[in-house]
Order: sequence, then structure tokens, then C-alpha cells
Amino acid sequence: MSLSMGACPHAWRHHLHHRGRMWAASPAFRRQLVLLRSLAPTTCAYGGRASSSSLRPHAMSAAAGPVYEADAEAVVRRITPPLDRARHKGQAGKIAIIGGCREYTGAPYFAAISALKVGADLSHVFCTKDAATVIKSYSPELIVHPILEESYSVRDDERESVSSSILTEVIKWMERFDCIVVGPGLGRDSFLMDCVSNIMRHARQANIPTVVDGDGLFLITNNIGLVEDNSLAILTPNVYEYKRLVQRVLNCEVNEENASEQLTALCQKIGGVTIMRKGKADVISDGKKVTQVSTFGSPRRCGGQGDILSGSVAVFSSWALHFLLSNEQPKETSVNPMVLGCIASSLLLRKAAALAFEKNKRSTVTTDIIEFLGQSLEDICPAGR
Ligand SMILES: NC(=O)C1=CN([C@@H]2O[C@H](COP(=O)(O)OP(=O)(O)OC[C@H]3O[C@@H](n4cnc5c(N)ncnc54)[C@H](O)[C@@H]3O)[C@@H](O)[C@H]2O)[C@@H](O)CC1
Ligand SMILES: Nc1ncnc2c1ncn2[C@@H]1O[C@H](COP(=O)(O)OP(=O)(O)OP(=O)(O)O)[C@@H](O)[C@H]1O
Ligand SMILES: [Mg+2]
Repeated sequence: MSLSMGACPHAWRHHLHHRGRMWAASPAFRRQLVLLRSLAPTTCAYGGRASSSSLRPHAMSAAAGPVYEADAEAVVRRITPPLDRARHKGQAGKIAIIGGCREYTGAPYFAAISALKVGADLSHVFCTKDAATVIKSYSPELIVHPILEESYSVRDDERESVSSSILTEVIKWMERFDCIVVGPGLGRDSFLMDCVSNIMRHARQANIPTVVDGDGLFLITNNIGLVEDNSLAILTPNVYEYKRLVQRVLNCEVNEENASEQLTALCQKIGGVTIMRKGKADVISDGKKVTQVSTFGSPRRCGGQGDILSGSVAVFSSWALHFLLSNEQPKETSVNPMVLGCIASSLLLRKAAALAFEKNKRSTVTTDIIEFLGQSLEDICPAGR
């Protein structure tokens, strides 16, 4: 199972074939593939048909390269697996969130529950002991592992043994996950950061796609080697996280006049990663193309919407990986499943936020948005199709 992700800039393709054997073995899955193939748009990489107005260059500024507005609805329809009675628990996705500490229990909960509401079968949270009971009490749906430790709870002479037993515990589970999300509500404690660095290195060795958000971005900004040349890594920075990444990696300030080139350069400099820069439009690049989703969501900017996004990205990218592995026409090799996952989750969040705002107006909070994830997906891609 292990293959070095650093060796090939398109390592997700090897990963696709490798992980795909398991899925392709099921007759039910093969039937779904036939259906998915018949639904697949025929021409363009990110869901729009090349001849259609849904894939149009969008001038961000005179100096910037083209930014394509994704046909995000087509992407969602394309990668969302149909519900099939023959499938068993786990086949629609097993996701883990690495996050949750004394200060933050909402963020890992939002990410983990969103993964389930989008359609994953199992959602785990690996958090500190302090956070675990709180997160469990929010929802019985989540599988919560109280294994992480912060500096205050570990004596100096215990650090090494505690760190290694944390890693051993996570490794026991890691191979089961289709994707992990590192960072929502993780905090920035130095001991915790070291332990999570080890977890990230292991996930990479095991070829587990990894979404990095929140404090995970703080971690990798200070240690870019953790994601360098990892084509299974997706970074989802907000305005401030993006600014810190640009400063650290490109050694300059964010330049809005040259936004798409700068995003492309950032992906290329880190090597192979996909970045979704969140904001008024969510702008996505893997260092080759730049795509955006600008469907209007909600004017409410309550905290936690990025957490919904990170949990959803994990599910949609896993679905996109599985979809592409069975779609082996040569043209498909230019499509990056990580990008598809970002496009789909951005649209779904925005649609859910719009519905939640319509109902709750100024009092809209993240929990209200999560309630509408199901309807948003149903509107695009009915469960009975
Ligand atoms: N309910 C919860 O438990 C939530 C926890 N969250 C977690 O909170 C942790 C920190 O995330 P944040 O996004 O708040 O992290 P940041 O530390 O990046 O930002 C904190 C806040 O400081 C301000 N700020 C930061 N840098 C700035 C700059 N250069 N100029 C001006 N203002 C600046 C911004 O208002 C920002 O929202 C993460 O672990 C995150 O996942 C958030 O996801 C929100 C919800
Ligand atoms: N200015 C904006 N206009 C419209 N939508 C936005 C805007 N900024 C963010 N969003 C929406 O909110 C989502 C989350 O982005 P945001 O910048 O709030 O993330 P975040 O700060 O990481 O959130 P969190 O509070 O969960 O950490 C984006 O994907 C986008 O859909
Ligand atoms: Mg965030």
C-alpha cells in the first residue's frame, strides 16, 4: 500500500488505481460506474462542457490569468455516488477529523457532522481528552477518540513515550480512512503540534488524502515539508491563513492584482498540492488551472462555515477519487479529484448557507447551515435518481 507521494507529481493517479481495486471488486459498484459514466459530461475537466457558457473565463483583473467559473452543479452530480441497496457501511466514505482541544470543541464537531450530513458513512474525531466528552455530547453519531494531549498534561520526561503511544493509536485506525482533515479546533500547543506532525507524516506514507484547515494550516505554514509535493493534500485557507502562507512560502504580500497567478505560484512552490482560497469566491488551484465557485451563499459570516467546508471537502474528494478510478478514459487523467472535491463542497456550503439565511436571516448560525446540507444536495442530486 505504501508508495512515496514525493516521487510523482500526479501520485493521486497511482493512489486511484491502488485503492480502486477494492471498490471495483463489488458488482454493485460496477453497476454504479456504468450509471456514473453515462452521467459524466463529455468534454471539460471541471464539470462544464467546453462549448457551454457554464465554463467561462472570468477576468479577475487585467493582469491575472483566466479563472474559470466551475460548473459546480455538474461536478456534484458527477461525483456523488448513487445510493445502492447492495452497498455496505463504509463504502460511501470513512472520514476522520484531527482536531478539538480545551478551547475549541465546535470546529471539529462541525467538520465531522458535516461529513456525515453530506453522505459519509462514518465520521471519527481524534481530539484531546478535555474536548472528547464535550464533542460526544453534541452528537451520538460521531466516533470520538480522546487520545491527543497538550503540553500542560504531559511531564517533560513523558513526552517521548506519550507521543509514540498517540501515534500508535492513530496508526491502528489510519488505513480505514478515505480522507482525514487536520486542524479544525486543533489549537496551537507545541506538543500537540509535534504529535500531529507525526500523524500527517504517517497519513502521507499510507497515501491517505489529507485536508489541512484552521490550526493545521498554522502547523504546515511553519513546516511546509509536511505537505510539500503531496498531491493528496488540500489546503483550505481563509483570508488570514492565506496571507500567512503567501508570506512564508512566496516571501511576499498577497497581491490582488495578480491573484490567480499568485495562487498558481503558491501551489507550484509547495508542489502538487491543491489550494482552495476561501472568500467572496472560493478560488481553487492545483498549480495548473484556476477555477472558482462564486455562487452567492449568505451575507452572514458566523464562525464555523470553514469547518463545514473542510468536512465536506473530505467526503467529496473521496467520492471524486473513487469516481475517477473507474473512469479510465485518457481524457480523465487531466482531472484532479482534489479540485473536484473542492468545487463540489464549495457549492454545497454556499447553497446551504443561502437556504439557512432565507429562513433565519441575521440569526443564522453554523448549526442552521448544517441542517440544510441535505436539502442542498437533494436539490442538485436527488437521492432517488
Ligand atoms: N466554534 C468553534 O470551535 C470554532 C473554532 N474555530 C477554530 O478556531 C481556531 C482558530 O481559527 P481562526 O480562523 O479564528 O484563526 P486565526 O488565528 O487565523 O484568526 C483569528 C482571528 O483573528 C483575526 N486575525 C488573524 N490574523 C489577522 C490579521 N493578520 N489581520 C487582521 N486580523 C487577523 C481574524 O479576525 C481571525 O478571525 C481554529 O482551530 C479553528 O478551526 C473556527 O473554526 C471557528 C469556529
Ligand atoms: N466575503 C465572503 N462572501 C461570501 N461568502 C464568503 C465570504 N467569505 C467566506 N465566505 C464563505 O464562507 C466559507 C468559509 O470561509 P471563511 O473565510 O469564513 O472560513 P474560515 O474563516 O476558515 O471559517 P471558520 O470560522 O470555520 O474557521 C467560504 O467557503 C465561502 O463559502
Ligand atoms: Mg477556519
